[in-house]
Amino acid sequence: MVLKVSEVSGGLDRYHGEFEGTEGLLRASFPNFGESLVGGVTLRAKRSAVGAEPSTASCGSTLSVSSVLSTSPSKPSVMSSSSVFSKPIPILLQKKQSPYTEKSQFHTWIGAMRAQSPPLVHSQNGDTPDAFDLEASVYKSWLESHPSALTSFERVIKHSHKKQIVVFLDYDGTLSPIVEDPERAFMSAEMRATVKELATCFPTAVISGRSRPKVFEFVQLTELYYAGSHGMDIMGPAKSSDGYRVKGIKSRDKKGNDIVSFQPANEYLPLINKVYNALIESTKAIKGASVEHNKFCVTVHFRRVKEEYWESLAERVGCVLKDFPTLSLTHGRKVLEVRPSISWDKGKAVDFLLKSLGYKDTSDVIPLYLGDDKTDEDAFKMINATKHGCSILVSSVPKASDAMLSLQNPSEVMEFLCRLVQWKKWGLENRNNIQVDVFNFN
Ligand SMILES: O=P(O)(O)OC[C@H]1O[C@H](O[C@H]2O[C@H](CO)[C@@H](O)[C@H](O)[C@H]2O)[C@H](O)[C@@H](O)[C@@H]1O
Repeated sequence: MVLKVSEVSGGLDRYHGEFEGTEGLLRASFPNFGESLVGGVTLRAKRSAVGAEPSTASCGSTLSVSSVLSTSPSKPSVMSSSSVFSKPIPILLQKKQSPYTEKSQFHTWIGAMRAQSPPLVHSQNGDTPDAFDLEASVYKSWLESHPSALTSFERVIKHSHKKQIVVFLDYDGTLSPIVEDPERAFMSAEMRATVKELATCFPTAVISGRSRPKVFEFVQLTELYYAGSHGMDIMGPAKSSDGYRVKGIKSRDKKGNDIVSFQPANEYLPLINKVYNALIESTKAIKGASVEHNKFCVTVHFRRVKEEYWESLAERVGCVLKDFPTLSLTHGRKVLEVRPSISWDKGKAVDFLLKSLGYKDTSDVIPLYLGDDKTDEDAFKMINATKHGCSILVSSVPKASDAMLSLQNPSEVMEFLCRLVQWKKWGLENRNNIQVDVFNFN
């Protein structure tokens, strides 16, 4: 089966490409794509409709064949997985109608959630070795645009001479492995010890979708700065000595340090409590569904729900949201998240923390951000906009991402953080005035 795509519009970036494949697994490659693209798209024909992982870094939508119309503009027809096209055809996404009520919207959410947590293909799961090889080769080509931060360590520290490295860490999927039960997403003692040591070398912050107290309960390190609720609940240092006035409420921590707390969505608290209760009520009939109160946002978990009920669960979330026009919906790894419609995200939280640390001029600082999920993309963009920062996606499968580099899983994250600590300690003893970019740690 061959499907050549000459143009995609309607929410997706425009691109050219060619889908090819057999019944089990289809593959798309986009030779004309730039560096930031994943270098391959995997389509799975085994699902009810053929789903595609988003193929471009900036594309938030999922190209799902069931929700795509193939048009000659005058003669639209719905494409099916058995369609065969041998010459380029323009395709157009179905027009979105009222959000939160349209079936296609639920498919989009579900497709986007799947794309955030694509399954690994293992030959022992019944897939053919060919499928396994194909997956491996797609990952290999993806690595070309998101090289491993371990093998590119030199690139990370290249510009750090006389500059301050600041480390930002996401929690779930970055410091702790993804697990079925969100209450049991513990980080290992080794990871905790590594992060503790890291914080003695560099200012270190955890930026999580969880509520701040919850993420602190997991991490248990007082030496870090924390931003919970996707950055909407920040507790950081207040170093206004350089003249920059940090927003937020100033106070002192137990050690007598000046701290600042900032909660840009404070007035939404009553509404968030209300939507939490409504979501609990409306989703309780769906086996495996759970709702997590993350203080300034609410997470609906799909991970323990059978896929055949995902649409129904998404519909219920959509129904609840109709009554809350000032809240909006985002998606992550098998979760839908309801949050205030304010212009604040993990990227803005990173910027806030850098400023409150006294780095209003980003040329003095090398911010590193490690994260695995959709909401980390805002932080990646922010980091990329700084001159020498480094954005690192944690993923063992190809994903559309703005991150510059990648690490496969929390174990590699730990290895990378250890490497940073070693490099810092080695440097303190030996570096003196030697130019740092001559060292290669690989
Ligand atoms: O920003 P993060 O720290 O990555 O938080 C994002 C969400 O993480 C958690 O959910 C994810 O991890 C769970 C435990 O491994 C997993 O069961 C779930 O499927 C993942 O999406 C957390 O429970 C959410 O509240 C956070 O928003």
